[in-house]
Amino acid sequence: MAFIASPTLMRSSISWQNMVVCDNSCRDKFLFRNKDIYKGGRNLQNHSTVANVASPSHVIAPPPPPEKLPGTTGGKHHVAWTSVPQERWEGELLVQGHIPLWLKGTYIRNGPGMWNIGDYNFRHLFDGYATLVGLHFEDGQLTAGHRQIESQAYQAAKKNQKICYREFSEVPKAENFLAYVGELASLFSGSSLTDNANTGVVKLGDGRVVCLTETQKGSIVIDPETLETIGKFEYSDSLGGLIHSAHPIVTDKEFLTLIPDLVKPGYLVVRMEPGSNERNVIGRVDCRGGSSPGWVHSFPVTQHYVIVPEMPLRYCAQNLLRAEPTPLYKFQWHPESKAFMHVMCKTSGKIVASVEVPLFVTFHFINAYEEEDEDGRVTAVIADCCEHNSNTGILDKLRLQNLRSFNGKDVLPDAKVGRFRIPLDGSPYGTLEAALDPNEHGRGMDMCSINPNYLGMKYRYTYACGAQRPCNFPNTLTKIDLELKRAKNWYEEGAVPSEPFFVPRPGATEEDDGVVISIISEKNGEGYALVLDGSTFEEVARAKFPYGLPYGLHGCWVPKQ
Ligand SMILES: CC(=O)/C=C/C=C(C)/C=C/C1=C(C)CCCC1(C)C
Ligand SMILES: CC(/C=C/C=O)=C\C=C\C=O
Ligand SMILES: [Fe+2]
Repeated sequence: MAFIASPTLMRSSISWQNMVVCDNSCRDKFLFRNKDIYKGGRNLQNHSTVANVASPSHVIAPPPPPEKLPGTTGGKHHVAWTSVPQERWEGELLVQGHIPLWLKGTYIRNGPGMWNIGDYNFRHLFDGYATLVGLHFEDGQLTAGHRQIESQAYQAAKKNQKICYREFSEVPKAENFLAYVGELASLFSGSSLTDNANTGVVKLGDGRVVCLTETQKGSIVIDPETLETIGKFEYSDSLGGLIHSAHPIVTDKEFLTLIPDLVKPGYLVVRMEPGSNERNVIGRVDCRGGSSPGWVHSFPVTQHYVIVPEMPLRYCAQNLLRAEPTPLYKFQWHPESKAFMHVMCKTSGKIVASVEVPLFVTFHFINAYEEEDEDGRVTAVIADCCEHNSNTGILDKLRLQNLRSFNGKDVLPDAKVGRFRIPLDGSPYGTLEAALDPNEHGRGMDMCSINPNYLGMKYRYTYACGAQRPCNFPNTLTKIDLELKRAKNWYEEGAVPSEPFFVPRPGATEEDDGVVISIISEKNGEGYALVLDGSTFEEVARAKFPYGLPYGLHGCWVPKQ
């Protein structure tokens, strides 16, 4: 075995003697695949293959590759769309290149990484049970781990070997009509909704780390060191509502989010202080179109305003009740209801602008800022998003069957950096245009990040996933210069990179002085953590995982004090 002597590696060599996970053939295969890169690790509580659960200090071998595991997809699909093979793992990775010494802390990525329960396979990317990946950086070294979030939904599914709560597209089977009536009642009370917090993760100003999704009950506190599930984040106010934006705006000073009102169509804009679990209402926006609010997966803010998007892809009461997924899941496209952008003053809750804008489809706003004239008067708000050319087809493209069946055909719909200009002079209309030629990033655009110190301010750079065509999913990392209207792209054949997450260098004065972290799932079933220089967008380091990880969505940075 090509292990280098180090305390971690000594533990690893013990691990092979204690291995209870797989037969010799897969062990040999694993050793062969990883001997140069992987340093060591702990397989903790393998849910599907380890009979005797390992105690956290007990070191056993990494799991077999996915094709050996029951309930996984037999290794036929790209590892990005293959359920994670075990519940927990942690270990040190061998770093190729140089991780900057200033990078001290933990990058945590959340996402739906387990798409089956027993033999039942989920249908949509967004249905999977939440899988966390942690990358601890210190002194140029990297320790990694992953772990499932122990939501009620996940625990119930494991226990009963079936889906027990309503996920994004999956609905538990009603055994009979009475059960169905009970289902309807429980939908209205929210008890049947999932708490599978599989979308994002944020560090609150008080240090608590919370995983989130679109349901309010899917707010789950985790330990950033161990990725352990600590418990539900209970909102202590009585604002009610069952859903909220999956992407609150979180800074050291506040937590801002939107709560859609499905009964009297509108949105509550709410704020929570660090150290508190109580949200307070800043104000309310009434919808201007349609009989239900538009989907608000995310929203942007400027220094003084909260921007509330009203997208014509609206929540749909009938679709919420359906047992089988509809083409647009819980939503419906209402072009006749038009699209609007509302601007609310953060302190007074007053609406300072509400304009009609061209139809749009977005999951993710990138940033927003206030535009000033020569005299320093604010004349407009600029809000940027990853815009899917007002085509809802992207939701269908994220079905697992589509993601798993890439055959060389270019099927990823075009997307752009959509730039809204919202005038503050009382004009009734705003504009929406591409901020740069979308060909710069291959006409793919999603999963964006910015330098967090530029939140709500005029900014120049965004990092995102773009496209090198043909493809069926964003397959590049792109650094976009919104001033020069140029993009620089990172690409490796067959790789599926996750959201490029920007971490600024402490003390930096340049906006792009920092690193970009992404996790790559490779065509050959393997995977690695990637660190790019934020300025040059060149690779500075990579570190291979013992096995490829599934795709994940959003991350956060927890600096080490
Ligand atoms: C992963 C991601 O980006 C989105 C996840 C969305 C979810 C889990 C949405 C769940 C919902 C329900 C279970 C019922 C109510 C509507 C809605 C919020 C879409
Ligand atoms: C992964 C994704 C869209 C990719 C399209 O190009 C959207 C994810 C949304 C949820 O966080
Ligand atoms: Fe998202």
